[in-house]
Amino acid sequence: MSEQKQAVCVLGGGSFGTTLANLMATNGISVTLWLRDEAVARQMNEERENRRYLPGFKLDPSLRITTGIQAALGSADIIFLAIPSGAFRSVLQQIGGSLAGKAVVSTTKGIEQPGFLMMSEIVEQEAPAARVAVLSGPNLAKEMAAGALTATVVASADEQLCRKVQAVLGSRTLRVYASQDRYGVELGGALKNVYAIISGMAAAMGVGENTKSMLITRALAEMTRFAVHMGANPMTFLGLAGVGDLIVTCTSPMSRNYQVGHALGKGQTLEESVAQLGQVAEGVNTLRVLKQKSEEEGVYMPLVTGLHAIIFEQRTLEDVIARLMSGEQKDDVEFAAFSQLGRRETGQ
Ligand SMILES: NC(=O)C1=CN([C@@H]2O[C@H](COP(=O)(O)OP(=O)(O)OC[C@H]3O[C@@H](n4cnc5c(N)ncnc54)[C@H](OP(=O)(O)O)[C@@H]3O)[C@@H](O)[C@H]2O)C=CC1
Ligand SMILES: O=C(CO)COP(=O)(O)O
Repeated sequence: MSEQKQAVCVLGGGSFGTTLANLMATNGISVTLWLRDEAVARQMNEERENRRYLPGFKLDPSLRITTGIQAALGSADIIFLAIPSGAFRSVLQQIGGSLAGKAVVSTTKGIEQPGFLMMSEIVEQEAPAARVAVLSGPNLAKEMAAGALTATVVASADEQLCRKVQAVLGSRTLRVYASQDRYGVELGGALKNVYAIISGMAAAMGVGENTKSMLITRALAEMTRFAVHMGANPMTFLGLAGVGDLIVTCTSPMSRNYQVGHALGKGQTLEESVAQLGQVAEGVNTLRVLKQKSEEEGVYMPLVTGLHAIIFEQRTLEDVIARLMSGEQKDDVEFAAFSQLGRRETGQ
C-alpha cells in the first residue's frame, strides 16, 4: 500500500488533536477524530468547526468525527494521541489491546507521576505490541490551523515509522523532521512548559528585553542540564523540540502556559489563572513533578525551584528574584554536558 493510502485516527478533540486531524485530512489522508463529548462531536459534525477548542477554523469535509473509540480506531494504521497527560493512561487502557502492530504517536507534552514517565513509556506499558513514536516541536495549534509555516519533529528508534509519519503529516505548510532521540524530544516538550509560565509572569511584570533573553537562555541551560543527567542527547535541545519549542512558548501570548504565568504575574491565584484558561496548561503539573525529581536526582534547577516557591510555597516574587540574582556566579555554557551523548538514545 502506498503511504498516501494510510488510514489515521486521532484521539483527543482539543485544539491540537483537531488541528492535526484536519491537517492530515486536508492532505488527502483518511482521518477519523475521536472525542468523548457527544455534544461537541454533534456540533462539529453539523457546523464543520470545533467551536469549543478551535473556533474560526473550518474542518475539511472528509474528516470523520466520532465518540465511538473502537469505531474510530477501525482499520487505522497510525494513531495519534492528543490527550492531556492526566488522562492519557486512562484513554489507552480502553484500547491498549487493539493497538498491537499499530503505530502510536504521542503528541502530549507532560510527565506522569509516580514513576516520572514520559507518555511514550505509558504507551509501551499499556500497548506493549505497538510501535511507538512522539511528535514535538514549536507547534502552536492555532497557528498551524491557520496555515502558518511550521516545523515539527517525529522521534522514534523505528526509522520506518518516522517516515510513515512524515508522509501523512508533511505538507506545504508543515515540515516534519525525524530524530532517533525519542526520550530527549519528549522531555524537551514537557520541560519547556514550566519556563513558559515563568516567561509569562515576567512579561506581566513588564521586565526588559535583556531579562527576557536571560530567562530563556538560562532556561535552556537548566533543562539541558537535567536532560543530560537523565540520559537524553544534549544536541536534541539545540533542535526544534528543544530551543525551538522553548522560544515559541516563552515568547507567544498564544501559549496557554505563558497565559497562566501572565495571569499569575498580574496577581491572580493559580486556581483563577487555570480556570480562566479553560484548556490544558501542562506546565503546572510538570513543575510539581520536576521539582521533586530534580531534588531526588540532585540536579541544580534554580528556575524550577523559584517558580515552585512562588506558586506552591507562598513565597513572594521579590524574594525569589532576589535569591536568583544573588546566587553563586557560575559558568555560562556547561561544556561538560555535551561530553555525554544521550545514554538513553544509544542504549548505554
Ligand atoms: N494546543 C497546542 O498548541 C499544542 C498542544 N500540545 C499538547 O497536546 C496535548 C493535548 O492538548 P490540547 O489539545 O492543546 O488540549 P485542549 O485543552 O485544547 O483540549 C483537551 C482535550 O482533551 C480532552 N480530554 C480531557 N480529558 C479526557 C479524557 N479523560 N478522555 C478523553 N478526552 C479527554 C478534552 O475533552 P473535553 O472537552 O471533553 O474535556 C479536550 O478535547 C497536551 O499535552 C498539549 O501539551 C502539543 C503541541 C501543541
Ligand atoms: O506546546 C505548545 C507549542 O509548541 C503549546 O504550548 P501551550 O500548551 O503552552 O499552549
